[in-house]
Amino acid sequence: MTTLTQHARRAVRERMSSALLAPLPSAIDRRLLDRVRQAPGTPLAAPPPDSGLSPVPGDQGLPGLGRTLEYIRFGSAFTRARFERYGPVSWSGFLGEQVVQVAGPEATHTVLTNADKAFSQEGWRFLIDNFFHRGLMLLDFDEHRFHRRVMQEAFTAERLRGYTDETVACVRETVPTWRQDAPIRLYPALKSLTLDVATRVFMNERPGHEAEEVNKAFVDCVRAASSIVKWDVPGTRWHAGLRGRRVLEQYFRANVAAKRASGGADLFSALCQARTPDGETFSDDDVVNHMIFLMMAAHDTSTITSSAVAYLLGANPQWQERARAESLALGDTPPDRAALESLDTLNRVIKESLRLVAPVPVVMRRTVADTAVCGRYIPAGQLIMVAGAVNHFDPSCWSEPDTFDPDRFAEPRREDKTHRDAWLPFGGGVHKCIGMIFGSLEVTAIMHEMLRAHRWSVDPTYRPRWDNTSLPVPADGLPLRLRPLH
Ligand code: HEM
Repeated sequence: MTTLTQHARRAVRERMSSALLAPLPSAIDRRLLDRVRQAPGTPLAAPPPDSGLSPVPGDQGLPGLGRTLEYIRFGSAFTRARFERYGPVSWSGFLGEQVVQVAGPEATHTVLTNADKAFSQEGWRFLIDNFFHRGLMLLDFDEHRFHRRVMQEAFTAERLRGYTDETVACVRETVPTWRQDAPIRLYPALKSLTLDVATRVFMNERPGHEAEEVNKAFVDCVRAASSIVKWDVPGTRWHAGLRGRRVLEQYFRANVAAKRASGGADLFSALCQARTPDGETFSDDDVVNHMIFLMMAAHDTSTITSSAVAYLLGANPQWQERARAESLALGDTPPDRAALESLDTLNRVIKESLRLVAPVPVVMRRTVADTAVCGRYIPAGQLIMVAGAVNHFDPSCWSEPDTFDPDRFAEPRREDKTHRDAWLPFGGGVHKCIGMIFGSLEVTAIMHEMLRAHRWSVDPTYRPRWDNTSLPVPADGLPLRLRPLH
């Protein structure tokens, strides 16, 4: 019965998502985006007299919903269209509020460096605090600095070596077993793999009843965080997410004492043992909150990146062969961090993929004081969306920005160095991703094993459609046909 209900709910959800993302002739999509480019602009808030500042231009879109549906359908194509229409700072209706979009290298730099401390993480708390309460990304200013300093102790070179070895072992057990006799949906396969990696590397758990319970609770939290219906009513995603959060809290709290005593090499133990040179440590509550957030931060982002890299290698077989040659040349020894980082072609492909399909295309803030960006006045209390992925297509930084061209990251071209904020997949400023190195190593390890075990291609006419309801995921699960190497 439960399974039937679950199937029915999933079908409704998938149908809603399919309705919003239904493939339409490209001329219609172009026309929908042109409507964004041609919207009549109105000012957001009047700047103080004599300030020399201009108001933020923009438009509401639909009453209430604003431009939420266009964002879900078009993602970065939508934020780029806003940038073309209004420039680096603009506003629109979004999830029942007005949001100011900040895009382009200069404007994103102002917000991310946050010199006047006007931008807080309240923009994230507004969206996900119920499920990821007091995760590092949701903390602000002095408190954030303290927690970041302690957490850094769980990401030292020595710690990363242990996480990488475990990741490689887990990936090597799974990737070669993917079937080659029928098409597979790669995205769910990768999601299950990165969840296994997180369970093993972060908690040193092996598959079993408890690991399954934790994984389910965690998936419920992630789903709930992108739920449009925010009512705690049985049967809703929100309700399941709140239950999931309680299960995760109980699990981590029940294990924290044993982890403190264990001296283990997993991330959970590392957070328990973390101590700065000044003797600062995490409380049990801190460890619980950070673990729940870290699982989310690490899991979805790596899955999306691996999916996008697999698609791009499938669509560009010459690059797949080039990357494979380097992977095969490494031999059968499980690669360590240095070996993974020596795979030049694959690493460039991953960087190019992070540019074209940024897994975190926007980061959220809220102003805590009146401020200005690029001469536009923004009042206190304003929700802000920093659309870093727009920078990834800025023609002043990148040649032919819509073309897949991994060598743009090679010397002497290094187009990513044309501006400090040209390439922002991991964000910038004090909240820049703390898992950047581990996340990159995990994706490299997955793709390395895929290249060693399988050859794949995608139909030349196939274009993945990305569902931007939360982070961008392939709406059709990314169907692929894996074949043997020989
Ligand atoms: C390809 C993989 C990843 C991408 C693209 C990515 C992207 C990002 C971005 C854009 C931010 C900045 C958020 C902001 O400014 O508000 C961020 C923050 C963060 N990420 Fe990642 N991430 C990835 C993997 C990981 C992994 C593997 C971990 C943990 C093991 C992780 C942990 C975090 C944490 C804790 C923060 C908050 C940092 C802070 O506020 O100081 N991420 N990530």
